[in-house]
Parts: sequence; structure tokens; C-alpha cells
Amino acid sequence: MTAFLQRLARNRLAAAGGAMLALIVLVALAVPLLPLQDPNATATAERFARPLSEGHLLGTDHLGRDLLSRLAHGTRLSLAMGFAAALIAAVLGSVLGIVAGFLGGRVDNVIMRGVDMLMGFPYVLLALAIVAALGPGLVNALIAVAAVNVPFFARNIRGVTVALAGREFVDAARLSGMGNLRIMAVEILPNVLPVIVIALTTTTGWMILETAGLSFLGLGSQPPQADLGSMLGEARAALISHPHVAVVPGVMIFLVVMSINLFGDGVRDALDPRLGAGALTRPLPATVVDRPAPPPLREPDPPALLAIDDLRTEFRLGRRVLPAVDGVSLSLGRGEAVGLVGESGSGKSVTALSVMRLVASPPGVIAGGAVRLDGEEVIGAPFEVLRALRGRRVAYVFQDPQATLHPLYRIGDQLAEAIRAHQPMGARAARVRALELLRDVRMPRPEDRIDDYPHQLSGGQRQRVGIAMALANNPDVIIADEPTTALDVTVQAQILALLERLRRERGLSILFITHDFGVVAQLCERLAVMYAGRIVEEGPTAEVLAAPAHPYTRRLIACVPEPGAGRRRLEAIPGLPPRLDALPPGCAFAPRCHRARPDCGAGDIPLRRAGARAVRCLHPETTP
Ligand SMILES: Nc1ncnc2c1ncn2[C@@H]1O[C@H](COP(=O)(O)OP(=O)(O)OP(=O)(O)O)[C@@H](O)[C@H]1O
Repeated sequence: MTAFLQRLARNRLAAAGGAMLALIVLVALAVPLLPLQDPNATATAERFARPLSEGHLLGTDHLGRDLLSRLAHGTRLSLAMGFAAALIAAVLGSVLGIVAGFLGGRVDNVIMRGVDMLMGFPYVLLALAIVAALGPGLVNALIAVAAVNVPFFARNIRGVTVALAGREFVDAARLSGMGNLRIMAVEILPNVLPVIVIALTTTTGWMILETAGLSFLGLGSQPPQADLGSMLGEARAALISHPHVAVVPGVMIFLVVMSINLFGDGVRDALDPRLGAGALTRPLPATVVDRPAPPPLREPDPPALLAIDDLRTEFRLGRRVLPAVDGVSLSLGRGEAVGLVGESGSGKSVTALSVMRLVASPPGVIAGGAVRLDGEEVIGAPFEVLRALRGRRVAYVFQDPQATLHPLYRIGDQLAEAIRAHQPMGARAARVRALELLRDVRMPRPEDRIDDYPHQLSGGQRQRVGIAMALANNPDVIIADEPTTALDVTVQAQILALLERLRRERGLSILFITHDFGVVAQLCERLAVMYAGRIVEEGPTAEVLAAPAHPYTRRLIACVPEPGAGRRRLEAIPGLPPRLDALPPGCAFAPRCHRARPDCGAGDIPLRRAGARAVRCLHPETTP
């Protein structure tokens, strides 16, 4: 709630709208207590008195009635009508929407077709027809405005409810024996409430206008009772000769509707959790780069195809800065597979995404370092160059292909689209190539599968499609971010074998991100271990696994169960990874390390290299 209010207050227009609305509502509530004249007392001798005339601050109307008093009473009535209509429409519409969306089937059909019929008429005509049938009057105008707005709420809320009704927490509620009514009240309603509030705040102003419109036509409030619409209607005849009589209610309608709309927009933005990080914009197409200057070219030995050099990527969240990647250097030779290992949150994915500037900005910023592909600097390259490299030279395979494949397109079409993004070719040729790719990744019965949608495939098959997508443009480097984590062990082994074969046959370089040493051992000749955004150990896989130098690496390896090794205690690493914005000085692992000494916390510890191995530790397990 506090976060919501803070976000709302940060939006200046919304705050101004809210303040004005609060003032108008307060004055409207206090009307009976204010020393105002009788709004209906006529004095024909004083008709059309100008504003600021004696006894009448805003002047008088055609019957000599005090405009200030009528404005105060009229605003009070219009606000009450508008709010009541909005509330009735919201309650009725939401109930209909939730029931239709949750129960589905015939109930949904009956309710929604009724709603569609209501929406089929222009709303003003519908409101006029309702008032004509019920007779003019305030209550009938209110019923009409509420009725024409029910469909808006019903449709919105039904859409949200349909999505919620299939979610696991609703299934869990059903399994626990809850009845439909209770599930709708306890599980669905709280989840659709923000949508109802948003719809309410953005439509209330509109409903005040509609009720004023009906009164303007003489179908709402009846003389002598004033509301803003009827005041405007009565002023119509003297619009040219005495414009102030129309301007006074007109300005008030403008102020009320504008303040409600500004406030409503602010509430909508503040309630949207996706805007929590202050990101009012969509992520930019490439991560923002804000670095002093790329470090001078340090050619690794042997020359690397992909060289990450002193990379720093941080998340800037208001005043907080999270250094997710803090000076990472890593190289990948042609045809080489390198594993990047570490606990969840150590910065592996952010490192991988930074290579092609794919970290979401805001809040991500590349704050230092360089990435070189075949010696060419990538981070500072113009966006067009970067876009040409993405997918064509460096491709990604992610953990969950379900999330990266479009659910509504056939996989063949998606593959063809990926191919045609970089290679101009006709639809038929692209389909032939897509089929080839599916064969390359050993998709069973590719001719049938090519026309399947992602949901028709198993997890392993989907990941094969993910790999086929990555191969679509014959890249040199594949960055695979936990591609086998969501798969069972046998499928995992097949996918690893596939990657290994592709590497051999195509000379692919693979950066393999995982937390599983078993996987690294199968695929990678070299590995780097990350902790709290830094590389703490690096070296040939076999050597590191046989004799880990950093205590963190040793503890990570000890967490992996070994089949056939007999009964053995699996040692969890005590404590939790540190918060990135509160890293201890010196070694970030020291507070969890059994070998830590006072000097570990004294200052920055460099990554010391010895031959092919490197370790960032003052008291390593073994000296490499
Ligand atoms: N959009 C973001 N905004 C703020 N912080 C972020 C964002 N994305 C990642 N982080 C932070 O950056 C750090 C590194 O995250 P990263 O995803 O690279 O970890 P990881 O090692 O790949 O973990 P996992 O194996 O769970 O994917 C984490 O502390 C994470 O909370």
C-alpha cells in the first residue's frame, strides 16, 4: 500500500488531479453546512446578474437564482449520480464477468451474448431508450447510465477471469474441496480487484459526463432541482447574451472530469506491478551502455572467438545500484565449450545477456568493459551492427522454450521467420530449410511436427525446436542458458549429446550456463565459477573438478550427488549468497567460508592466474 501511494505521489499530474478531486468532493460534502442561498429561490428582478455583482459571487440565471449556490448543489448531485452509476455498473458488470468467465460453457454464452446485444446499440441511444421507457427523472437516468456501462465491466472482468480460472491456485482450491461460489469470492475476486479499480477510476468521469448529458436533454434531474447538466441545458437559450450562466457549470464539468481522469490514470499506472521498478517505458532494444571507455584490447592466448573483457553490468533502481556483473573476463575459442557455473543469482544470465546487449534497460546498464567477437568490439557498436550479429553470429538457447516460442504460431512458421530475418529467401525455401533444421536436431517425424504448435510438443521436443531456432542462421557461438534444467535426466542427456554433436560437426563455440557440474563435465573442456557477480575460479574442467582451488568451488562440487559413489553426506553450503547492494569488503564468499581468515575481508582480491587455471582466493584449497 505504501509503495502504491509513493508511486501515485511521484506522478505529478495524478497527484494534482487527486488533490483537485479531493477539494471538489470535500466542498460538495460540506454544502449543507455552507452559508449558501437557497438554490431554487427565484428573483426575476435580479435575472442574469453578472458575476461579482452584489450578493451573487457568480451572478444569477434566467430566473434570478444564485449561480454559486446552484453550482454547489448541482456539483454535489452530479458527483453523487456519477459515483453511484459507476459503482452500480462496476458491481453488476464484475459479478457478470466473474460468473461468465469462471463457469464458462452455456452460462458464459448466455451472459456474454446478452452483453454483446447491449453493446450493439450506440450507448447514447440505449440510454435515451431506457429513460424513454422508464420516464424522465434522476433515478431513471442513473439506471440508464449504469446499464449502458455494465457491458464494459463485464467484458473486461470476464477476460481476466478466464485467464485466472485455468491457473494452478484455482485448481488447488478446487482440490481442497472449495465450492464454486467460494472460489469466485476468495480466489478470483481479490485477483481481479485491481482491474475493477482501474476500470472504475478511468470510467467514473465518463459516467458523470453521461448523466450530465441526460440532464442537459431534460431527461435527468427535473426543475427546479439543479445538477451540472440541467444547469447547462437551462443556460442554452441565453448562451450568446449571457454566456456566464453556461460557462459556470461548463468549467465545473471540465474540472471534475479532468481531475477524475488524471487521478484515474495515475491509479492505473501505480497499481500495475510491472511498473514497480519505475519502468514506465518498454525495455529498449539494446541495453544502455554507460561506460568510461572500453579497456584496451588484450588479446587472449590462444586468440578467442568471443572475448568478454572486464564486463560490468549493473541494475540502477532509483538510488540503489546492484552490480550484478562486476569485472568478468572470459574467453571462448572457436569450437570450444566453456561452462559458466554458480549458484542462482550469481550473475551468469546477466553476463550471457550482456554479450549481445540483451539485458533489459531500464534498469540494466553496461557500466564498463568490452565484448569482442573475432576482435571486433560489440558493446559500443551501432544498433544496426548489433542486430545483424544477434542470431546470425551469436544465438541463444534458453531454459524454457515454452516462454520463448510464440504459442499461436506453428513451429515451422516460427523457424522460417527466424531464417528469413537474416537470409532473404522465399517462403517455400525457408520451409525446406526449417525441415532440415528439425532433422538436424533429431526431431522425431519432422514432416508432421513442422505444422505443430508449441503446446503440442513435449518439453524435450520444444527444446530441440529452441536449438533449431538458434542454429537457423549458422551462428558461430551459441549461448545456452540452463537449456536442460527443465528436462528430465534422459531427455537432458539427449539434448547434451545433440549439442556435443553439433559442436563437433559445425565447429560451434558454446558458452554453457548451468549450476550442474555433471553437465559441465560432459560437455565443456573449460569452466568458470561465478560468485556474487565475479569469476572466482577458472580452468580446465577435469583439473578443476579433480582439485578445486576456491573453497566455494569445492563446496559447490560437494553438493552434487555422485551415482555409484555409495552413501555420502551431501554438504549444503551454509548461509545465503550476499545481497548485491551490500557486498562485504574483500572476498564476498568469506562470511560463508570455512577457510576464511581476517585478511579475506581486508580489501579487493585479484584473480590470480597460474597456467590455464585462475583463482580469486588468498587461502585456496590447493595451489593451482
Ligand atoms: N531486471 C532486474 N532488475 C534487478 N535485478 C536484477 C534483474 N535481473 C537480474 N537481477 C539481479 O541480478 C543478479 C544476477 O542475476 P542472474 O539472472 O544473472 O543470476 P543467475 O546466476 O543467472 O541465476 P539463475 O541461475 O537463477 O538464473 C541477481 O541478484 C538478480 O536478482
